[in-house]
Amino acid sequence: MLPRINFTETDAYLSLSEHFADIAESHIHDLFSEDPDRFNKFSIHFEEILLDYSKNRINETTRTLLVGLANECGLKEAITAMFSGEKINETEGRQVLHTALRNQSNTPVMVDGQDVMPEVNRVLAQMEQFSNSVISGEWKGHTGKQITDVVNIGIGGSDLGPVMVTEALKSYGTRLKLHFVSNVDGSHIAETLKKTDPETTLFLVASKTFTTQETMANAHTARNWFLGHGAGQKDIALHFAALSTNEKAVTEFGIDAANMFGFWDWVGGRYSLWSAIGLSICLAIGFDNFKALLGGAHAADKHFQETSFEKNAPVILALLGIWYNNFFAAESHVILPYDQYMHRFAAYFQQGDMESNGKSVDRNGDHVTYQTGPVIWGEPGTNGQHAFYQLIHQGTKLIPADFIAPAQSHNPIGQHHELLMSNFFAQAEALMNGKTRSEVVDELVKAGKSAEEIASLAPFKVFEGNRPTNSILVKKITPRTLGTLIAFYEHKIFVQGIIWNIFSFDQWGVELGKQLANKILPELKADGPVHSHDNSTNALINLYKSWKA
Ligand SMILES: O=P(O)(O)OC[C@H]1O[C@@](O)(CO)[C@@H](O)[C@@H]1O
Repeated sequence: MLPRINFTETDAYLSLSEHFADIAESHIHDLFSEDPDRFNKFSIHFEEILLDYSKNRINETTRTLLVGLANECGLKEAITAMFSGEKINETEGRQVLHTALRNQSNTPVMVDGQDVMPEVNRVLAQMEQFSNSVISGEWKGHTGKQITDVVNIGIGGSDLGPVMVTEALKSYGTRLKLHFVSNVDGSHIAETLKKTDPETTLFLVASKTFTTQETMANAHTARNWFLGHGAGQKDIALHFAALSTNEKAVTEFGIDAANMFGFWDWVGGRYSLWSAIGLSICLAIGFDNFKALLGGAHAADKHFQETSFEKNAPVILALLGIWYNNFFAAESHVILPYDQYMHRFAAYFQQGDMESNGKSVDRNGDHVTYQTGPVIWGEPGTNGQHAFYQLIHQGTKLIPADFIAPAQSHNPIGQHHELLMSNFFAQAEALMNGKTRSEVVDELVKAGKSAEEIASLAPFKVFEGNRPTNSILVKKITPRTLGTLIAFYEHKIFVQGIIWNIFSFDQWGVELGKQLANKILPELKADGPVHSHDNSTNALINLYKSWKA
């Protein structure tokens, strides 16, 4: 069982609160002036990834106290509990073992007295054999043609991870064209089916539960489309596969059990890209690259388990997040990958982080008295600079930022990468240093502005700076480095949940909306006006019914 500790009642929290009063007045720029070795003290080098967290509003005392907080909250025991298969997902009575999916050391992982690694490896072998067969063209459709297109039908954790990884690793692409359908909005599947040929398309129905409304609606539409183009029921086996834990529902849908790639309840949906849900990744980049992705994550797992907290990348990222969330009252955290291929990285961690730590009841069942999970958002650089950086630089909100960039581009065209990287370095520097009023005045004087113009303009051109950032420099975004990066963020989320004394691996909050939608659905189909809701919902539904085609 996970510890039940209210972190605001720990000695470390008290010390941090007192320390906050001192450090909050410090400017990061001055912290650098005071210590020329600051970068070395506040950076972590792991394989081909550097985490530079020196541009944060911390000093060595801050770090010591934050690590002390982690220790007082039982983080070490919690890490051991997770990796050893304790049922730390207590409200669902499940283990949390997405780490077993990438356990390339093959050390036994016991679930209910049984080592799960043989099963994990069996499914991996099935994924390898299947993806090799489809990619090589050996696997043929019902008219004897090779598969050219793969459509992954899934949502949330059955979509976001595969999308993010296949986009981030597009440079490793196979000959197959990948499509992802997630939204129940008919436009999503309609636009995809326009682009695909039923004779050469393979559908992956990705759903842990195989009950999710959106996914089942899209899967049925795909099946009807397929059968409506000259294929028979028997041909489904050549064009549909299922990625799920629910074999009964899969076979009821009409997918052959031989075409099912299973996984287990101890894999959370938002942590499932490493499982059979990653079959679309195997088809997109090849099994060997999928294996390298797993290897990167496994290396991160070992780092997380074996490294002292002050040198532990996920732990440091987590503690910095708590420092801003719970002491500086920052409400969001922005992830800024300076890599267009990584354009879905922040979106992936919107689910990963907010569905894990968007909780307000602690592990005792009591309402928390402090802030928990932040809002996660972000866009690739440099595009964000032309959208929301005004607010990050000069707004009233403190928004801690993670800047991520590869030293090597997969597309070294002209000076594009140098232009991208110059912005990557400059933005973090600007957020830290800002621009003082005297610097602004000097610039305006040099620009020939009058004293009056300077007096009126200067206030708007001052940058406070002191805005914290982490810089994550990756030698190159490869399957291995991406795997490590994703796992670092997963473990960051875990650490924060442990310290906030919440359960990070259930998601009861997604149920109410679904329940109400299931009640409304028949009302939309029935004749006549509805009266069963509040007068806003009644009015909206009735206007919809009067307007709908
Ligand atoms: O994989 P499935 O069972 O279809 O669930 C899809 C998604 O739905 C949820 O919102 C849970 O209902 C996410 O947690 C999950 O990733």
